[in-house]
Amino acid sequence: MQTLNHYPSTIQRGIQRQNACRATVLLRGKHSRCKAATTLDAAAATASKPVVDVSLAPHVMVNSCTGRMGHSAAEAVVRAGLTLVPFTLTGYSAGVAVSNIGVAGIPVEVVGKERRQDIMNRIREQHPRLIVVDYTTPNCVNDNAQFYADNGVPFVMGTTGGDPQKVAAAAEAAGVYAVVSPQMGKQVVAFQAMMQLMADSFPGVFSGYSLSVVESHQRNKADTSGTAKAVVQSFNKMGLDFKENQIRKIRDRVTQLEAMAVPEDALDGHAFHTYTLRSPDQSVEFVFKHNVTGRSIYAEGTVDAVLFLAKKMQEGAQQKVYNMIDVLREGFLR
Ligand SMILES: NC(=O)C1=CN([C@@H]2O[C@H](COP(=O)(O)OP(=O)(O)OC[C@H]3O[C@@H](n4cnc5c(N)ncnc54)[C@H](OP(=O)(O)O)[C@@H]3O)[C@@H](O)[C@H]2O)C=CC1
Ligand SMILES: O=C(O)C1=N[C@H](C(=O)O)C[C@H](O)C1
Repeated sequence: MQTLNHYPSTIQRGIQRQNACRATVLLRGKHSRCKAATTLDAAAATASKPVVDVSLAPHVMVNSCTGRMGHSAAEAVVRAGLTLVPFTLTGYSAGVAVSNIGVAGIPVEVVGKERRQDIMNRIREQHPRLIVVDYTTPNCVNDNAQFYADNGVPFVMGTTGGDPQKVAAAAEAAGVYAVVSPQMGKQVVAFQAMMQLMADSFPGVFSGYSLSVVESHQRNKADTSGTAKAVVQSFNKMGLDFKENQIRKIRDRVTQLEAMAVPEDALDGHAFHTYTLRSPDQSVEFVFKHNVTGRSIYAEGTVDAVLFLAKKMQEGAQQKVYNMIDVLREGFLR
């Protein structure tokens, strides 16, 4: 019999999580089922904001539940009382990956690329109100976006890296509804929007200033922070001349603990960003900072994005592709 060590590390994490999830379900017993069934109604009743018709609630496929962010987002989907489609894509081929992973006690079948079209055909038949959420890797983000677009499936793209313009263009060309955003944490998105507003209102206001951008993330984050890249675009409109490759990327544990003050238990999941602006004579300094530990802020924002898309689909909105600032502006904040 194969031991856990024979599986790739992300699959091992998934199996471990599956066991943890089972334990949670056993502990919660009846209450967890009640909560799942009623959360959406409760959200609709308490919120004074637009909420989708519950009878038309979307069914959500999350790719990939084997990853850290995908798993967290899938759990948030279940917590919100939405239907989680019991399939998830993986970068591995059949025979290497385990066949199932658990999300909040729901068995989710892991699907390699060779089967993805067959499974997608089945899912579309069984879940006509399908919305896909993607948290995968920079090297497959464009291929995945094209796959969803080719299948006419609306999607929320949280994956960073790759070419985000092409992601949006794929959805646009296929006429598929999509939210594309490197940042799903609503409060961080509000900060991002504030920087955009400042740039639009006061272009060139920081001319002559210098900028330093430092971002720290868990060791195996492959790309430079997509959020930092987006914020840098606003600073450049404010008069700076800062290149993406000047963003300082911290991935080593010692610097994270000692220089960035990342809590030890957040080394595997954190996003610390600091933007420092200094006047030419060094007499003025601005520091903007957003430090996040864990992933719940993004997972909950993802559900907001899903509900927002569902609403746009119900309305038959003309605009197809959105970002998280659009979601915030329409008040989709549960
Ligand atoms: N927008 C936002 O707010 C946020 C965005 N992110 C972004 O989300 C992405 C994922 O981050 P994170 O979860 O930490 O990374 P992980 O490495 O934990 O997960 C990535 C997952 O992608 C899967 N994967 C790889 N290739 C494919 C493929 N071809 N098809 C389907 N799945 C595939 C891998 O599964 P397997 O190993 O089985 O192949 C892996 O489990 C990153 O780009 C990150 O920047 C993260 C947090 C917030
Ligand atoms: O990989 C992450 O963790 C994160 N990725 C996003 C990014 O690249 O900006 C958002 C957040 O920083 C967490």
